[in-house]
Amino acid sequence: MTNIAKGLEGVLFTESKLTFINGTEGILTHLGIPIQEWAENSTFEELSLALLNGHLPTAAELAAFDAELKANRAIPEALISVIQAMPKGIHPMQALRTAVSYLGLLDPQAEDTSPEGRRAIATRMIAQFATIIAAINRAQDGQAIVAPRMDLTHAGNYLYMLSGKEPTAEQARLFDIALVLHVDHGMNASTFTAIATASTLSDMYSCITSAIGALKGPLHGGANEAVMDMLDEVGTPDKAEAYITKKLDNKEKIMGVGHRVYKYFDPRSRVLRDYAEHVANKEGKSNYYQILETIEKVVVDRIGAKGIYPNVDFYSGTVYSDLGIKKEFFTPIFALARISGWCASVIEYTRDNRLLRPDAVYTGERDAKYVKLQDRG
Ligand SMILES: CC(=O)SCCNC(=O)CCNC(=O)[C@H](O)C(C)(C)COP(=O)(O)OP(=O)(O)OC[C@H]1O[C@@H](n2cnc3c(N)ncnc32)[C@H](O)[C@@H]1OP(=O)(O)O
Ligand SMILES: O=C([O-])CC(=O)C(=O)O
Repeated sequence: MTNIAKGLEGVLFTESKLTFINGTEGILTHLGIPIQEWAENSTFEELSLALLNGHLPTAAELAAFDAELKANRAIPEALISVIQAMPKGIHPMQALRTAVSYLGLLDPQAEDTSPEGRRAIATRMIAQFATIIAAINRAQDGQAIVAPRMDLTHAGNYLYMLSGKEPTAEQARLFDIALVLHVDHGMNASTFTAIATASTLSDMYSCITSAIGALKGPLHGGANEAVMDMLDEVGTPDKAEAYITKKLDNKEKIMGVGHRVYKYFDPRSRVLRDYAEHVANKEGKSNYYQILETIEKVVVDRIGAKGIYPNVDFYSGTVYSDLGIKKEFFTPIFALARISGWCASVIEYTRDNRLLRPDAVYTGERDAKYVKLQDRG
């Protein structure tokens, strides 16, 4: 019997120095440093640069990268017009996919697939994703687009462009930590998609556009929005246990739990749970956090033995909600962070490129005859 690695589970197709995951113990490291340390000490800008460079940056390297990101925050007027002309009511991930593809049309360097070209485009895209997503949010709400500020951090500037108001230092830092937690995660579906596109020697915009499409699905990045839908459906904490018990009895999937690699708590979900609790405690516990606590308990009791535990998407939405981010934008926010991981992975892979081309076991007919259309029954 031929062995098929359905879902490519456990298949090793490349080497990488960026991210290590031990799914049974719930360990995640970037460049060997635990995710908890990155979350506590670092910033989105620093982790992005560290992954692009493959080492912890010096202060001078980080300052230069920060200045480069700031200098590239603005997006072309032509793209703003496209974002404003998009139909109302579309999903922001559809809008993001189109906007990034369009951005590629406006970049004279778009087709440069040299390592230096890919790197320059990566830096611009990392800077511009925040501006694009904030612009999509404002345009969809019928509001004027807010130009980026150059004196704020990447995270702080995003929140500023969203509301037109400068966030507090605590809000900016909380959002920064959420971004840090989402920057990279090994060979997840969207990174793999970006790499698969890159392996044909296609351009950065094509790689990232295809990655956005992969992240959008509810089994991957789209799960964070689906968790919020579930919380809204549950309504109040007293209904959570019965709701989730019924779903599990009916063998329905619970969003925000389960993972292809983690068979224990996703360490990012532990960091986010602490922040979700912190946020909920500010003005008395929010309903959302209490509902999630109950769902987590029932899931771990009932199906923890199958390796089903909360993943990164489980608690992130409650943190985002508190920052004034609407649930339709939770997955775009994921992309806002993951753009760095996608770019770093594409750059790493294409340094020693090999076309990705797996195979399937053919189970269809053999030696069949072509029957002319008019002779078919
Ligand atoms: C950022 C990210 O992408 S993190 C993941 C985000 N996705 C989600 O939160 C969506 C919900 N989760 C899922 O759909 C899955 O757990 C996935 C797709 C993430 C991973 O799934 P897989 O690795 O394919 O696991 P698989 O489907 O083989 O599940 C193994 C067992 O756990 C069960 N299971 C897996 N996930 C869940 C879930 N979310 N709820 C209930 N049961 C689950 C399966 O039914 C299966 O049970 P069985 O052995 O009795 O048939
Ligand atoms: O690694 C995965 O399969 C999904 C995930 O958690 C991520 O992309 O952050």
